Amino acid sequence: MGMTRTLLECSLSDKLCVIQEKQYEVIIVPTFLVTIFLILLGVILWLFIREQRTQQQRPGPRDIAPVPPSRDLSWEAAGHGGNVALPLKETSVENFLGATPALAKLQVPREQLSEILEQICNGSYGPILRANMNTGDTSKPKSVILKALKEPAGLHEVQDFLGRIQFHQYLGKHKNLVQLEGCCTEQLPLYMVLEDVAHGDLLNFLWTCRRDVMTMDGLLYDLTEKQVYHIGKQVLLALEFLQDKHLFHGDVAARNILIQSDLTAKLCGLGLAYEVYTRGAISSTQTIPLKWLAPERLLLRSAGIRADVWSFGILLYEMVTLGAPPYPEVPPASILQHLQKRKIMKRPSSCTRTMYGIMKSCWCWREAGRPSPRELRLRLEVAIKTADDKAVLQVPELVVPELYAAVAGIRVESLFYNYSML
Ligand SMILES: Nc1ncnc2c1ncn2[C@@H]1O[C@H](COP(=O)(O)OP(=O)(O)OP(=O)(O)O)[C@@H](O)[C@H]1O
Repeated sequence: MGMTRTLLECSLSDKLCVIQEKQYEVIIVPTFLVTIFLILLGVILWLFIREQRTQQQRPGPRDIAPVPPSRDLSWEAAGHGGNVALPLKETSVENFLGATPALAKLQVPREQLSEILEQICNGSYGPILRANMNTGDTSKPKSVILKALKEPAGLHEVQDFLGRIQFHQYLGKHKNLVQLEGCCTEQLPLYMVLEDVAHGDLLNFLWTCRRDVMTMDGLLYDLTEKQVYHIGKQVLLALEFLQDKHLFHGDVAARNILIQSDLTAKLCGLGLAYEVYTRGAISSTQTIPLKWLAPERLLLRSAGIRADVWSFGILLYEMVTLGAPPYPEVPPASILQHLQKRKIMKRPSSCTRTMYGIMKSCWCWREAGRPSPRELRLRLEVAIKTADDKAVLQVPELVVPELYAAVAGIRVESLFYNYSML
């Protein structure tokens, strides 16, 4: 022990002297340890803050849904594709448009978009239009879909719109997702150019199957159990693709599936998947019809791909009933209370027990109790082998879209229907 002793004020005649002992270790060692501890703490804190910052700035996807759906981060804080988040005040829309080199390769010269053929509907960002695009061969213009950004648009809306185009680019190609063809974003008006899935959405297809229509433009308006599985399987492939990218769709429903004449199904309405991509969660449920949502979404808890699996069960119900609104006897606003009583939809008369078994597995209250998209697809692949390919599904009652919208809890304007015009 390093101890020093000091004799304090003693004379030779003193019998008793005060000796001061200095134990340096008692002072130095703890001080040293505390200093080391503080330095280590500082380093750990610094590393933690640095990691947080890099996570916020990373442009790619993050693990889904760690935050509740109501959490709302600012667009800039979320990184949002990395290179398009500019401070609002420092730039005008025009300057900003010139500063998005990430989209340069996707630009379609405006003069190639020869004529607007029709407005399909009003999408979440603005009008959705069908147009002809010149491909070089003037005798064969190609029909495309233009999603336009409504004007006037603020910088935030422009940023968001460009971010969505980049998101499509990031997703890349998948047979069962609507394909991005390009964009026109170097000046206003802004367009996202998508492949045209000409037969429109599955809900309209299902409604038309109720009618006496046989075929239209090569599409046969008859649906068998086997075809229900066939369409379902394609939707699940699209969900698996999103899941591989740590995303989920958020609004799986017949109205968000487009159909080609060979019954190829393509998932559209990727607006919420984009929110998951940028924010890690869906920020609100206000515009999403409640009857398709899993309990955790209705309870505003964090959600993931298994919430899509719940909605997939509702989609099977939609297909097998040829587009009936889910839970017809339950008002949309009461759906949560209904589910909290552990009530699910009864088996529709047109639905086999096998298919109802699959639906019920999707409607397990606990997320972990539901199958993954892949497990579900494998079940569908087994079921398809013995499914009926002859009996055509039939529902005699025709749909009144306004009534449907009220029962389903959907804004009627958001339903694109050419159904009533047939
Ligand atoms: N590529 C397409 N081909 C044919 N019709 C399409 C296409 N894309 C969209 N539509 C039509 O427009 C409707 C709305 O599309 P979609 O849900 O993708 O747009 P949105 O309202 O902008 O949604 P989101 O913000 O979720 O992307 C579809 O139901 C469909 O009728």
